[in-house]
Amino acid sequence: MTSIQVESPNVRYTDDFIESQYDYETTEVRKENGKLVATPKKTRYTFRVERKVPRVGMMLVGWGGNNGSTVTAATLANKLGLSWRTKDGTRHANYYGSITQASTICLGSGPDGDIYVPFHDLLPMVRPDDLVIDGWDISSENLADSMERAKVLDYDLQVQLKPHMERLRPRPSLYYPDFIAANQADRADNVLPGYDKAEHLEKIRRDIRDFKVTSNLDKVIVLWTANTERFCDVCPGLNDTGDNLIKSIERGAAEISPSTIFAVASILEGCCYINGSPQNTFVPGVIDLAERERVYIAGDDFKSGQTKLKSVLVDFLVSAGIKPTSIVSYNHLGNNDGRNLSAPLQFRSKEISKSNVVDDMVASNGILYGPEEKPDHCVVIKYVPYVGDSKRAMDEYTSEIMMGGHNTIAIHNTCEDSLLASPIILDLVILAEMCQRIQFRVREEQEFQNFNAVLSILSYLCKAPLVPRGTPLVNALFRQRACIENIFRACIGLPPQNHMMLEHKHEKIPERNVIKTAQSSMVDLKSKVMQNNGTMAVHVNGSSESEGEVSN
Ligand SMILES: NC(=O)c1ccc[n+]([C@@H]2O[C@H](COP(=O)([O-])OP(=O)(O)OC[C@H]3O[C@@H](n4cnc5c(N)ncnc54)[C@H](O)[C@@H]3O)[C@@H](O)[C@H]2O)c1
Ligand SMILES: O=P([O-])([O-])O[C@@H]1[C@@H](O)[C@H](O)[C@@H](O)[C@H](O)[C@@H]1O
Repeated sequence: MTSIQVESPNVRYTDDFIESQYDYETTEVRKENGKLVATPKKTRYTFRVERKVPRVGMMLVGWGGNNGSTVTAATLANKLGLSWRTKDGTRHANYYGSITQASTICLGSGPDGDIYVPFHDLLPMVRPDDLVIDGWDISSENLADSMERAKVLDYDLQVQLKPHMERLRPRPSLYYPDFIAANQADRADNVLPGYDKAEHLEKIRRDIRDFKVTSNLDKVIVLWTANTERFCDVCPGLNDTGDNLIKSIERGAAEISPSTIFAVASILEGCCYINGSPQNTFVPGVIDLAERERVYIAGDDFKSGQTKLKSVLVDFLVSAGIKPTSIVSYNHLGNNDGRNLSAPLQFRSKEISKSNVVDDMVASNGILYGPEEKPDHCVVIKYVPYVGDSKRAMDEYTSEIMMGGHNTIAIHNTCEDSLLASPIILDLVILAEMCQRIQFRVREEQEFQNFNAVLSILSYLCKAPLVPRGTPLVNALFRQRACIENIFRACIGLPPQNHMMLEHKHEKIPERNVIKTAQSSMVDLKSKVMQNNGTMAVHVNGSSESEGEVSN
């Protein structure tokens, strides 16, 4: 754990809060007489972060699935510090694939060069090992049997985890067959009786309250990692407002899906709700309810593999002035997710969320693309039982390059799908909970406010990010990551990373900016961190006029 102390007149630490005065600098552009007028703007924000890390419960809908059982197994294995034998040698539990647990950020730089710290040390975040996990599934299998059914984790690890997992059992859930593939019926032996949707809503609410009390939790976050549902109709009077949605549930309207009922139950219990699947859970009525109750919602559809790569590749090509003209994304997999997606309506939900990811990047370059012009974009998903959770993704990107040339990039990407999704589930919950402890006020406002109920800061983790009405939708992966990092940096009074490195571009580079060779500086740095037991003080002169002098 690297303890970071920011020394600045703009940052104040109390026992309960970190408070920072932050100048948010933007550029306002207006069109005037056929030209663009750009005006730099500076807006003073005051951020306040609660320092106490609460005891958090994570309730998974679809707990017995590949993702649900795998993320539970992974947190247990890390908590217990497990290692296991494989044919390739001994493996140790880790959280690779999680930006909060396995990525770093550049805190700043000094005589020894850039200093990188773990992402989770930027603000006081929940540790995944400390999450208390519960959930629901229409399948009654305990979590050890679910882990075995998933065929994701090595057998020697499963043997060690079995005694801990077999006592975990999913709560009975809602099963409305019309919303998921008919091939899921054979696992639906753990369902709430009848079709009284109002009673189902109340039962889910009771489950949440029960979990919170029996596990002595400060808060619960609910996350959907159950099967992909078909899209539901959005109709005036049905689900267009919070009140109409509640009334529709009370009268048992057929078009209200299980995922929407879970979302309503979570919101009414004051719990953040996250949608890891592509269906349109967040009908306008859910958003209206979340805004009214000031409860966070986030989604849709974990951005884990093929689409995550697409949101990097297309960003690279378009920002390099290269014109993608054809993108074909094929994949096959053999897990139960793939089985559910083999049904047309469920595939359609996934096809939509996988297809829209390029729109903002294409729209950003009017040199390459005309007003309505887009690359051909085809998404194919096939179910091949033999390969199980080991998803095979094959992509072909064809682009136009200079003077009539073409560039074709072909990619083959194989992975255990659930081992890509599990760290994303943890990041979604950890970052959503962190956002619940951040408030801010703008300029002279007296009252602190929350983020908007639609937590768009989590876009990095979603294929089809949900954003507040009328706000920009960003899919480019590194812009999304920088958004999280720079907002968290602002919370401790640090400027955003701008990568200018001007201090190293002077005609005469000042001696203090000369960085020792990488080799020696890394050795020094490690020894320095060891000497300080992992503690580094960061001294930042707060006034923007004074020269930024950083010393560790
Ligand atoms: N890499 C990934 O694995 C990845 C990436 C993005 C999105 N997703 C989405 O995450 C979801 C889960 O993926 P998975 O591989 O774990 O699938 P899975 O089929 O293994 O697990 C889904 C679980 O949900 C249960 N379920 C279905 N309807 C339910 C209901 N109404 N209430 C409670 N439980 C219910 C099923 O019994 C099953 O155990 C899918 O929607 C998938 O599209 C997965
Ligand atoms: O995240 P990603 O790799 O682009 O998309 C994946 C799909 O390719 C896969 O078929 C599906 O089963 C997963 O749920 C996931 O949505």
